[in-house]
Amino acid sequence: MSSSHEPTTDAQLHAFIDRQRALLQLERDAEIERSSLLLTNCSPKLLEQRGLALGALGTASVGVGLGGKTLVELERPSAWHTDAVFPPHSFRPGDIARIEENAAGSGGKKAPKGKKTGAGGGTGGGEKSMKAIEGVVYKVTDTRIVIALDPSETSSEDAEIPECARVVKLANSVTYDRMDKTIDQLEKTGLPSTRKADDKSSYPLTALTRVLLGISPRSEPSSPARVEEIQFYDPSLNASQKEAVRFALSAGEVACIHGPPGTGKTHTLIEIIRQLASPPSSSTSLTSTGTPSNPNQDQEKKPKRILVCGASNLAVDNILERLLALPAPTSSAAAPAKLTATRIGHPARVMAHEGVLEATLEVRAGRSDQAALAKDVKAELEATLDVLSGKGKGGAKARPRGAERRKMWDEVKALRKEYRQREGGVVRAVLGESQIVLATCHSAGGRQLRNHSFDVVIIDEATQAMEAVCWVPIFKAQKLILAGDPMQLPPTILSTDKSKVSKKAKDGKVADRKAKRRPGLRPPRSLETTLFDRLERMYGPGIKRLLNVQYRMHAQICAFPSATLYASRLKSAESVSAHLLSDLPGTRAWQAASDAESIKEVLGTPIVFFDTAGCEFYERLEGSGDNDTKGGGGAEEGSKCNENEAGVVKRWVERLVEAGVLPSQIAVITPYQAQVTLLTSLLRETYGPELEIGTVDGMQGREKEAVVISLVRSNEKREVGFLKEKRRLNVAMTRAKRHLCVVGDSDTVQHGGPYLKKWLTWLEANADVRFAELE
Ligand SMILES: Nc1ncnc2c1ncn2[C@@H]1O[C@H](COP(=O)(O)OP(=O)(O)OP(=O)(O)O)[C@@H](O)[C@H]1O
Repeated sequence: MSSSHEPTTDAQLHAFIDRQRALLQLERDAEIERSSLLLTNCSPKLLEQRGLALGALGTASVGVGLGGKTLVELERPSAWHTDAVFPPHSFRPGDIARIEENAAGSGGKKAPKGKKTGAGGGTGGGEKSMKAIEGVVYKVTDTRIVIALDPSETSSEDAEIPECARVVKLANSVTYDRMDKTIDQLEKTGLPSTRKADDKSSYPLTALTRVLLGISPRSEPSSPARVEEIQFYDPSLNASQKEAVRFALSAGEVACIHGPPGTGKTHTLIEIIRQLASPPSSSTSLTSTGTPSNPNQDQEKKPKRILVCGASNLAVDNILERLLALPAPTSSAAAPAKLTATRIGHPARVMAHEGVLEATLEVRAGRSDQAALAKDVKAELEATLDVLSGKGKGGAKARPRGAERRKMWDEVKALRKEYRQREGGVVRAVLGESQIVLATCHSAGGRQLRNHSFDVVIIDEATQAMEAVCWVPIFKAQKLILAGDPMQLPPTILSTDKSKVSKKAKDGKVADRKAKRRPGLRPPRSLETTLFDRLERMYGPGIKRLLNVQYRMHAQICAFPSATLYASRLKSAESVSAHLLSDLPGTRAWQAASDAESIKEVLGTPIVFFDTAGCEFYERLEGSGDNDTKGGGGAEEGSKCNENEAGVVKRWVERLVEAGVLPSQIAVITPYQAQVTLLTSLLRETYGPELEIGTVDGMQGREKEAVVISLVRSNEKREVGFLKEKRRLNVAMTRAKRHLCVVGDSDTVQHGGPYLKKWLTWLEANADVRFAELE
């Protein structure tokens, strides 16, 4: 492929936008269908078991959050529960939830019917009908869940929080609404003819948007043209990390950083953020050869305002935590000032670094000088809300009724308006002073960042985000830096699109091939096609830099993924290339009492493969109760499990733990949820929650000293289902640092396509192959 692509035409842009819209609609429908199927078909108890509802909750407090939202904090009161800690559930900040009446504590009576206010309608059946209230999950701890209610939901007197409430998770249409709006904006920006005559908004077609849509070519990189010209904050960065930093700083509109597992992607992003936010001052910016830097670089040396986004709250917090851990600047005049970073939205979990909470917009706004007045209004508002909800003086009995209650609601409305105005000023001031703002891509589109612009937007985990959601922050910036690994799992998509790619799009592809040029802007095949993938296809490998040294895996664990997915460019850092479980201090006592052969067998082998071929360890479909699937793999839908294989996993975990490996250093992973459940029932009691048991997908971005993979599939039809997805296998095989154990049936699994066959062949030649039956 030599020449670059043809500039995008209006017709191509139309096709691209139409396809994005259609795919997003399908996905929205699939999500609503899934959630309403669950809500209408499941009893409240089953919903609780599936983690989609929390029952018998009482109000712990009612407060006021940013935007005058009412924050209802719910807990498990001792009257209805022996344990205040929530059972496992799936509520996360940002989820849409409904609060409805749960008539009878955790005990027997049925819950009353909730009013149909969202997808799926109410749950249960029961006595009196009441209005269910919808809100957004704001914060979740082990014992409390805080729901933010929109002011419109709580401005009338019938919006009472039931004394005994249940919270139910609903389909989240907000995410889709925001993505749809962003695609609309993209259309109006790229295709001015689609704007309505009376639309007075401005839709600037920036150089960045033009490049991302393939309308204009990328501009030439600016300085620094060489790594030597950069003064690195962290001189320990390896050559590929330094080159990625240089590339990102010098790129005109867009740069991609390809970070395979464990290659220090976050490390590299932190350096980029520091360089952008606080370029080493000119007085110290001699190049490493001792010559003064180019005066034309002054523009590049101006501190930049940066929006740092991630596909998930965890990705955002990971970067924030690292930024906060940076050493405080020294007092010398040449040292850069401390960076001000503000986190929008709510941290995903309580972080090791307590500064994470301190950096939230909420806390910063509360601390600012202008906040005092707003605080008074807030206190009054909260006191009034407390009285209305029966939490004030005199408790539930003192709840005002009738005319008095209506009057109080009017007061709430007025106070809320005043609070919003005052607080708007505070938020503007805090954000205006923040040089670095961190948010998920989705929450970058919220009210607080309206009218804010940035020099650079950085999106981490960009290969796990749908393209539409990436555009939310992109519209706010002049330059884009994407980081991710297209060889790991893409965003999770529920819908399957059976429609064929249009003939026009196909013709375009053929024409591109004939002209030996790169493809231009093409409608995506599915929402799994990320912006990162698309840019690489449109602009070729020159749009990215690969981080090529990994700091996680023993060299042997790294060898297969490197050879097959990273063109053998992924190398192992010396510090990890030969590390083994036998180097862990906890295993010393066992080693002292064991013979060399046993030590090698358990702690000295980087890859073990327990082959169950010929053992007749057949899989079964969840809930079928049928342990014998000789006739085939069963229906393609439904989760699979494999009891005999789970037994092999159990015995190996036992041996590792006996040898001194801590349960917290081990993860057991499998592609199938049913196998997770089965393994949990076998292992949880002995090893507790320290031993991690989960799906491959849930393990992306994480690592453990020892990882045991249970492949599950074993059937005479040799069906392997979604196990064959290369990117899922890559995630599975790259989580282990010192020891990887694979348990599976080579007879079945090797028939799952060329990649699985290659892996099995490689395992047979390179791993320590053991036959499961003999163990
Ligand atoms: N230049 C370096 N020298 C030594 N260690 C490094 C270097 N860069 C990264 N590391 C180490 O590699 C590990 C992975 O780094 P980091 O968490 O930044 O990687 P990542 O690529 O973001 O991870 P993931 O695989 O989860 O995406 C960390 O323990 C980090 O300390």
